[in-house]
Amino acid sequence: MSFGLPIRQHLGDALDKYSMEMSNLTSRLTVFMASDLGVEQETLMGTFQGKTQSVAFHYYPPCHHPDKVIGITPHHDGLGLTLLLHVDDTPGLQVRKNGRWYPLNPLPGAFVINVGDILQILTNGTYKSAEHRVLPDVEKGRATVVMFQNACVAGIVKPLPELGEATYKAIDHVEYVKGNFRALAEGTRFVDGLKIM
Ligand SMILES: O=C(O)CCC(=O)C(=O)O
Ligand SMILES: [Fe+2]
Repeated sequence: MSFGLPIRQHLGDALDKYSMEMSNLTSRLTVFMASDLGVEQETLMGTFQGKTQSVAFHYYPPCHHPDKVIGITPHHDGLGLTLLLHVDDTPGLQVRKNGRWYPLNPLPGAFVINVGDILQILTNGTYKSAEHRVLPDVEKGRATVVMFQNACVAGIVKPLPELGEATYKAIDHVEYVKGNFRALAEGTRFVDGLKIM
């Protein structure tokens, strides 16, 4: 693809349609999550509805020295939910659990759904945002399309009151996003500073 024109003009309607489908998928997922958490569907759905989305198109070229490079450094996603589509069957995504890295191999037609730090806060820590990274493949390139769904309660990032005594401080959404980017650049986690001890 040539990048002479803004990407918006290349993708046009396809991007609008994809964005709408990802919002619909998010709403459908929140129905299951609300039932699991024991909160009203509308309450959780409302935290995502009408909020911003951002999309990333990643390409990781093949690399013959995988021990010397990293595709994406270990991080937690900072927003609400992440919907990740594998464009090919090249592996590379890994998730950390109990100090060990586990591969998340692509399944045809399946999305990888990641809980972001905001959803961790909204659910008062019931759902945990998982640390993940990408390692390059020796033989094949790898492409992914990643949609980040934002969420908040009336402009505030805070635990849903239905979920008991808050274990995170409330913060204005704009301040959250700024602080989260700053922390990411510094290699720290903004959400840790919001935890009520
Ligand atoms: O491309 C991937 O598999 C992961 C991308 C990712 O973690 C991100 O964009 O936050
Ligand atoms: Fe990520």
